[in-house]
Amino acid sequence: MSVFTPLHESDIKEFLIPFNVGELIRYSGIDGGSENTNYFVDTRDSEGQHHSLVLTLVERGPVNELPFFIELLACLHKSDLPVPYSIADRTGLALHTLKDRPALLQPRLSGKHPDQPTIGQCAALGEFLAALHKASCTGRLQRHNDRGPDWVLKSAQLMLNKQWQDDAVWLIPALKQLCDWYKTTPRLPEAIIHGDLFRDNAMMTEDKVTGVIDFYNAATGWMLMDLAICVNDWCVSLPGEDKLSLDPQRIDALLQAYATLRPFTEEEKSAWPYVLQLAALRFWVSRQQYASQHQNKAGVLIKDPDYFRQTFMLHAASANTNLTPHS
Ligand SMILES: Nc1ncnc2c1ncn2[C@@H]1O[C@H](COP(=O)(O)OP(=O)(O)OP(=O)(O)O)[C@@H](O)[C@H]1O
Ligand SMILES: N[C@@H](CCO)C(=O)O
Repeated sequence: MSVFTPLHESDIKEFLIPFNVGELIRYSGIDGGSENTNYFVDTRDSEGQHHSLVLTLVERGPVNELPFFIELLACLHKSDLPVPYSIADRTGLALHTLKDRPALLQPRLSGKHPDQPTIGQCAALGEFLAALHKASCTGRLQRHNDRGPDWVLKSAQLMLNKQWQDDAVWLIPALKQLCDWYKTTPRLPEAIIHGDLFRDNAMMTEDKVTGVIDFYNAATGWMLMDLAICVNDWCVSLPGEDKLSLDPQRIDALLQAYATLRPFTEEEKSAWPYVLQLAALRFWVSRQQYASQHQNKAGVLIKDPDYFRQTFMLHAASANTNLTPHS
């Protein structure tokens, strides 16, 4: 479900008045997505130009921090990255209100979510991530990462004491090993990271990234964490393969393409096996929390926590993985 606040034609027409996008031609609610209300909106201006747009009502999430996200996306757009920047109205205002909710108008990005990513698509993702991390805006914008390693390790410990007791035998030593590594205070280079770049937040046309959406987890963090999050979703076994496994070819393509633009430091190379674990644990925790909070609620898409339990177990078991990033 992704229309939490239904809109009528007259609501959208009125909303569009201050913008330079012309008249409404058609609109439709977007299926998929679980946080916000999204509508595709098509308009035509007085010169006959067609505009394909997305209207978002922000329903939950870090509403008070919208100015940060608007500024970040404006800056990434200036760096030529295909992101849903907020279109400003004739007075320069990007953040509007509709039905008592913050409302944003963005360009509709082309392409499809890559369900079964190819090696070429993983390489394109690597290039996109490097460009994102190197974009000049990430030097001046900062945001605290409330899903960073401290939160992950603390929350995992709480989960272990409650819902994850059945996993205690292997989980206790695995968490201890990870905590011991984290106590060495690894100094990994930081930037503004996306933090949630799963396949359903990317759009591609063949081997080209044509859009990356949903920046609401973007924050200051280890750049390596973005790579690990992507590896855990983009470079694993495809549907039909019953056992979870990593695909070294897709991982290699992603990491090599990234490192061509931003070579890894020596500390990043040795941290990689642990960051892969942290990235898996981060989503095991957040999916488990979401599943517990939304148990038996109709219309809520619960993503499977067990996928990340298995991913974490796989990484913990091969902590001396040879999937070291290339320089
Ligand atoms: N700017 C855009 N261009 C094209 N399609 C978009 C755009 N924004 C959103 N979409 C489509 O709408 C769907 C839902 O959007 P989104 O993922 O942002 O929903 P959400 O409810 O805010 O977040 P989520 O469920 O991922 O937490 C996306 O999967 C995508 O297909
Ligand atoms: N991408 C996340 C959900 C949104 O943060 C997940 O798959 O668990």
